[in-house]
Amino acid sequence: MDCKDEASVSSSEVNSVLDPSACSSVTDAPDSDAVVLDCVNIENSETVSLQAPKDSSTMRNCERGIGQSLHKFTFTRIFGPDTTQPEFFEGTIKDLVNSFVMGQNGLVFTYGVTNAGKTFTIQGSPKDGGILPRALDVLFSSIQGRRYPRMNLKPYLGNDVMKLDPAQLKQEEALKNALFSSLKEDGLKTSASSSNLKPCVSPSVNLPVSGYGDDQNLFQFSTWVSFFEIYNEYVYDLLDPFPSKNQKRSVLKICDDQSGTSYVKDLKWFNISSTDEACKILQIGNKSRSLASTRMNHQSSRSHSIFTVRLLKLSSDDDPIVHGVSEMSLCDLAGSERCNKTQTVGERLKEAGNINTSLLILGKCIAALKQSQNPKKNNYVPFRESKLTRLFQPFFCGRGKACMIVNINQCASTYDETLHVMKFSAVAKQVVQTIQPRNFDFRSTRIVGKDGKVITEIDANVSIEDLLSDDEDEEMDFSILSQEDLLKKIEELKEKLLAERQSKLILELQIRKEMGEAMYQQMVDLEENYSRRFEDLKDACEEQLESRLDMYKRAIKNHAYRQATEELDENYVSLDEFQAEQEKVEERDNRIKELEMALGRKEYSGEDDASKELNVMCQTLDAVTKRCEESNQVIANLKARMENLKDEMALNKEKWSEENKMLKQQLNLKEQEAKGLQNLAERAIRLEVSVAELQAEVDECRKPFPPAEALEPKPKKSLFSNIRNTMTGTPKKSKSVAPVEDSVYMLRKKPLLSRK
Ligand SMILES: Nc1ncnc2c1ncn2[C@@H]1O[C@H](COP(=O)(O)OP(=O)(O)OP(=O)(O)O)[C@@H](O)[C@H]1O
Repeated sequence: MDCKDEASVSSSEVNSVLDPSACSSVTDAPDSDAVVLDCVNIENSETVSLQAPKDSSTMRNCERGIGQSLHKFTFTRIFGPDTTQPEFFEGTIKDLVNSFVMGQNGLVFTYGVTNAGKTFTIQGSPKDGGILPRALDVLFSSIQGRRYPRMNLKPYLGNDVMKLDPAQLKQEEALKNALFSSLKEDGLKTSASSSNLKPCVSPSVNLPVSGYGDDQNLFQFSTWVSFFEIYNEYVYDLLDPFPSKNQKRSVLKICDDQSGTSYVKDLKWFNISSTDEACKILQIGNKSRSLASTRMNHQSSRSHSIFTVRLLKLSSDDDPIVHGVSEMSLCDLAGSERCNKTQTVGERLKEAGNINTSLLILGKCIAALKQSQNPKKNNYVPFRESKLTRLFQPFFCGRGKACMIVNINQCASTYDETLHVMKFSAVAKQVVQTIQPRNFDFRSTRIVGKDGKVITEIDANVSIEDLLSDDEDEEMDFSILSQEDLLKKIEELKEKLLAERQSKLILELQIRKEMGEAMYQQMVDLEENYSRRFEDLKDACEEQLESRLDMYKRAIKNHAYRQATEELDENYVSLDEFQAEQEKVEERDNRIKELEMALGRKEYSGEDDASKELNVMCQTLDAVTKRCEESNQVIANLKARMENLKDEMALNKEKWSEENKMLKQQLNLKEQEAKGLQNLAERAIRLEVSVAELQAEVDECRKPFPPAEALEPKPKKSLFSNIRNTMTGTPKKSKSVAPVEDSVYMLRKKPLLSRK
């Protein structure tokens, strides 16, 4: 622990100290199958790393991709397994003890899995005391010579002091004697008396040197201790005489005083004058503590035990007045454990459940305190959900310093719990209280008399009436009120209860409605979301299936096609080939028949002749086979040639058909041309005829009229008439004369026709 100098730090904080002491040095631990592995590595005085062992659930989660296998944590200070008790005390709570002596409140609690060494850290062994006997040693060394010798001023309620009358004083002394005599009866030895402790108080911390200014000699101190446990969420006084078999231990209540400070009502306080006496009381209390043998620890603390020291600061008069009360509590928390791992059943299971619940609430409070440092967040801290946190509340809310000691062991078998503890403490370390811790002046201490009525009150503003009007003090100690006040209070409370119930009912209804609506909305959203996802998934599947189906179809088609072509290639034989082959086979059969017949004829001749004949036959057969092969070869060649020829033919056929087409076209053209020419020729003939007629007419006109016979003209044979004769076979006389205009037109057209 690094108990920081609070003068220089404007806030108190939960100091965390790591003490991985237990497992490596445990020799009598019942968990004999625990394996010490190198899963805890102290990197330096503030950092420790945890490597998840193979079989831990952290490692299994890590392999599934959840979380990490290596975790690092920082603490105010880390102590290794070789640390001695004095070193640990010096390095941790010594400063807190000094502050306590000077009037500040302090809380130290040890946290860790079962069997991690929490009790050992606080109490130590008979020969080597833990932090508690050492703290008391520092206290008594500090107030040496200024101890108030009487015990008539006794702690009362949360912060007050009761002045005992002589009868009460006698009773007090008797109680103390009875307590110590019970120790003698049991023959118990003190576990860690001051005589066993090595000196741990340096002269510098003695009270007169610091803290009380120049008037320190004017004060004297009275020291009181109490020891109680919280077992299954019940508070028991460990200094109560242990009841006989049939009797039950009386359960104590936790109440709040007028300042809202929780305290254990009817808790027994014993005045002590030395560390030795304190250690005896510790021993007596331990006897009543709920211990049990578990699989992990044969003396496992099944409860949270709290040893408290109250220091009354008194004036140095004979009839002193109280200047203040400071309190230091050392809490040994029950070990957190996993029930299935520790094979806890029955009563142990119930205890474990309660232990884990209260530790869980402690964790929740610490987490909420951390959150409340952020002003935007809800700062509700569930202190009232467990007895333990109710009692810790003042220390977390500025009534003093809190120091957490985290004990771990290096057993791989408890790795997961150890990791949980480390995570918890990592959160606790971040808690910084903004309320300044106060010393003796924090709240005025009142001295009350036998009946609980105030005798001296330093702060006159606070009275019982104020107490009654304080709505928040619902769990105040009503036993200090008069009967009349009590009745009044009961009536008030009844009314308050009724109103509260009504408002809670309305609130509950409202919350239920809101929750219902929110859940309905959530379900609708979920349904929508799922149906959308379902549709998407369906579409995607369908697409995938279709594409796969297509692929398979194509593959099957290709395969079938390939197979068919292969088969066709293998088995195809043309008709010609087939016929040729058949002829050959027939030929061969005939030949064989002939040979057989020849063989039959030769059978009568001698053996030599037969073998000769056989040889000849064999040769013939060989020759035939050879010929067959050759003919096969020829056939194959022919087949190939035929194929080539077929291809060529197909090509030629195509070519020919093209040419044929072109020729036909040309023929058509020529025919058209011939037709045109024929038309022309016909027209030319007609023209020539008409020219001839005209010529004849002209000639006729030039001559004097001869006798009719003499004037008869001889028919002229021209080129046109020859053509006409050849083409038509008969000369034709045109009777009509074409107009000149028309003939010109035709002549003009001729070149066009000839061009065509
Ligand atoms: N540093 C240490 N050196 C030697 N022995 C130790 C050390 N720490 C613990 N032990 C021994 O280990 C055993 C278990 O320790 P302890 O009872 O203190 O554990 P615990 O954390 O209080 O367990 P639980 O939560 O179950 O009560 C005890 O026998 C104790 O003496």
